[in-house]
Amino acid sequence: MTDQTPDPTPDQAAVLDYVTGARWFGGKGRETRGATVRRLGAVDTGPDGPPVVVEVVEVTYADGGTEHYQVPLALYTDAETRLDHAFVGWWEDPEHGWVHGYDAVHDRAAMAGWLRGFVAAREGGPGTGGSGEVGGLRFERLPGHELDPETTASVFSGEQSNSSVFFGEDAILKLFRKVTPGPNPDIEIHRALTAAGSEHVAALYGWVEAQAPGSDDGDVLQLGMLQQFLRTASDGFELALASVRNLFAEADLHAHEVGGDFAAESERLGLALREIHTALAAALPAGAAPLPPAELAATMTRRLEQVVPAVPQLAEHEERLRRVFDAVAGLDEVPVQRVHGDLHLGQTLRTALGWKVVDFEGEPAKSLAERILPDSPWRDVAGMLRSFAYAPASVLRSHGEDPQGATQLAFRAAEWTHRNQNHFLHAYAGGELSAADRTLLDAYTADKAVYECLYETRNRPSWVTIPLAAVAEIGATP
Ligand SMILES: Nc1ncnc2c1ncn2[C@@H]1O[C@H](COP(=O)(O)OP(=O)(O)O)[C@@H](O)[C@H]1O
Ligand SMILES: O=P(O)(O)O[C@H]1O[C@H](CO)[C@@H](O[C@H]2O[C@H](CO)[C@@H](O)[C@H](O)[C@H]2O)[C@H](O)[C@H]1O
Repeated sequence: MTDQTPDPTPDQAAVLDYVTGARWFGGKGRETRGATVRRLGAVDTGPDGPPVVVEVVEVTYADGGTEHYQVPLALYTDAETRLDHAFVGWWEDPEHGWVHGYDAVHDRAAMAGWLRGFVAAREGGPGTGGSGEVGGLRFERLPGHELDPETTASVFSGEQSNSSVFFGEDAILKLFRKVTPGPNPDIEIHRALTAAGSEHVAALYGWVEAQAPGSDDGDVLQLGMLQQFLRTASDGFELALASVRNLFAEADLHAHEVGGDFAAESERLGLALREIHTALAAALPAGAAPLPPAELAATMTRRLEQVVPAVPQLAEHEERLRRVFDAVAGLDEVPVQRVHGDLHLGQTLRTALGWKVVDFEGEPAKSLAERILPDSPWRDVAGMLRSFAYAPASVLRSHGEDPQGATQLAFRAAEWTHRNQNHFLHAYAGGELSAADRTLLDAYTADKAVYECLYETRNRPSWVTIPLAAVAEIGATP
């Protein structure tokens, strides 16, 4: 095929199957009614690449709601067996009849088109930024970094909420899957922190966007974000797991006595988060009044009430959780600013130059409007505290042990958790917490555990014992 912009009629049922079966599908647990596929644009892959189109799939739910997912497709007349795992469905092409549609993210020849788009989006010589329109997509590029046009694309194999592709060791492109008109917070925050010179994020290089289908008032869908590839990065959650395994291998030693002690890293993470929050408050002034505490308490309670029917094991803990949220209502105002919103160890990367934080999109299940709302920085702190509990709990799982068990291993897991939580928190706060801050932090931690109960039930049901164990302890002791 040579035509770069075919206009095929997609096989809607097959697309719905593909989208709902993907790890990045956010509507798990909701009954779907159907899918409508709309064309956003086409990507120019050059003379040797396949035709590539970018579709947005509107998923309709039985509850009346809709969501939109980005599905870029590489179209081939003949079957490409190397892409069998990424087959989405048949597309009818006016010129070639029925062709095979594959998720383009898995096809390096297709992804080369995005790199071409960014490379071309330059106004002047090396290091300049600019923008370029190709096939209905707009590529925006910030000045500073000169992209390497010779790199090849490879897909990130981790199970994620979006899809990431590396261009050699030069840049990483994250294609957002669930898309909503309006500014994407990951791009907005990376842009602000890059401009502020933050040492704790990967620099933003550019983004790609398109006009939202059916919108004539200029609504834009931000589709992807190009940023610095952190070559020396190790995943924070993996590093924490290694530290826990190291502790478990030394039966007679305490956490502070083993070589793999993580406390110094937890401390650095606390300092990094404090710097990120300070930079965010300055770069993106929230312009919002402090949150009325009663409203915050009500929001947390409402989430609990929504989660209990989906996670019935939570019901026995409901009263205690409500009390933790009610305590917030008695506070004075709650200062807010832009925050990460879904921080955990898996969103931190340890590089040779220190800790970096990724993925500023907020909780994947929330609407865009909710995800960009200013919030208390304690939400991010709470996310990290929960993660310091998750790491040993998941190692216990792999030993076949219950996170709530009373074994020696479970005792040592708790010791690891408390040690790292304390070092992180102390570094973040720079001292003791006031009673009001402690009340808020406890509530955010409980709220995060409730969220995790739902997240695990929908995505990794056998992991739900981890947040349930946490919930069982919250508010249980004075
Ligand atoms: N700039 C980067 N350099 C290297 N690896 C990265 C970079 N950004 C993210 N990653 C890796 O890709 C993974 C997915 O990124 P993330 O932004 O969390 O995507 P998602 O929204 O799909 O969860 C991260 O856990 C990390 O391992
Ligand atoms: O990284 P995402 O934005 O996709 O975040 C979602 O998935 C996370 C799991 O990958 C989930 O995090 C939970 O599990 C982690 C271990 O795998 C643990 O470190 C976190 O503390 C725990 O919350 C996250 O909640 C979810 O939004």
